[in-house]
Amino acid sequence: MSKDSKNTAAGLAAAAAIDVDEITGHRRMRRTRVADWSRRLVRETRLTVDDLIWPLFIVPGTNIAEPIAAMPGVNRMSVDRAVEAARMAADLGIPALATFPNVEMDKRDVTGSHALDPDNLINQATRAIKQAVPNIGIITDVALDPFTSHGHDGILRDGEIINDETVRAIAAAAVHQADAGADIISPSDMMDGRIGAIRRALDAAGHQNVAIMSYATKFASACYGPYREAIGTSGLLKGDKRTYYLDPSNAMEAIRDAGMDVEEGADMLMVKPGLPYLDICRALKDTYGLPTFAYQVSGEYSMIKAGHAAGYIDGERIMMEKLLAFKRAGCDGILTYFAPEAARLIAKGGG
Ligand SMILES: NCc1[nH]cc(CCC(=O)O)c1CC(=O)O
Repeated sequence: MSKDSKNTAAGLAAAAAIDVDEITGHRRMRRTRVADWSRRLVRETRLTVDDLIWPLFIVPGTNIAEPIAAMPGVNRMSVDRAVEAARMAADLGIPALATFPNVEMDKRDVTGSHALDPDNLINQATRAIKQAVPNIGIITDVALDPFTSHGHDGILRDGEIINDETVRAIAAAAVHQADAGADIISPSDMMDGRIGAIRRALDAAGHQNVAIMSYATKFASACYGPYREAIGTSGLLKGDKRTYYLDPSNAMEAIRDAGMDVEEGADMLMVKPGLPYLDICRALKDTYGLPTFAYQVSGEYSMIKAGHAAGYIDGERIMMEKLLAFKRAGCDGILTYFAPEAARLIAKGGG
């Protein structure tokens, strides 16, 4: 018998004689997993309809619901159709909507001045939805990118995004959005000082009860592509947003950046994109204890849809698993294009 086979024989004898209780000390993790009832009993995290925020894309016109090629199942809707969608969302129990406009190209300019029009598309949508469906929360994005001719979130001069001028424009746009009835203002531009500026402007306008959900940590990500198609900025954008969005490499910087937003008066924090940044979700929740949200962005949505359509994955189960992961990572809710689909599944007892 060679030495190797002698060792093998000893290993096999040891394997046959193993006393697992001696290893685990009679502790068995599987005891609570034995049945559905016991798994339910020890479940730590649950996804409920209260966790869902539904982003809507608004276009000018009436009776329009046009598919977005890069986001199967998602439509751009005219205000009247968005009102119907809001009613459906409220009936499903979804607490809030987040609105994003796709405005006509001739309304876009270098400074994004149409963002400051009290009657622009986003403000029209807010008024109409508030009037028809008063009990659903409305979260408005105040970045300039839907209104700029270059697709950047700020005022662009000599190839540079001008921080302070952008902050003043965003604060003014936020006042108009609150006047129109927005409940939560959500700046997604990552300029420095914008939270404090928006808070001051809102308070001066008598909007003390309008909250701010900061896109506190928004990363320069490749996951936003389908969204840019949805709001019509993909063909406009030159260069990238790395001079103002966070570097995906930096977690400590993200925590410091969110800290400034907390000091400046943010009521809620958001992490964007979602799943690749669960570490940031957990860090912000543990560090600041504020209501914390994740934005499962367009690219994350479309990847699941595409994988499902190709037959590679079970899209529905993956949707629920990923939404649950945000809760486990400490999030209080998720902005997700899946909101109605997930709400229906939860209502049926699925998930
Ligand atoms: N203010 C920009 C903005 N607002 C919402 C998204 C992305 C949302 C998504 O991908 O679902 C972005 C990112 C961008 O275009 O750079």
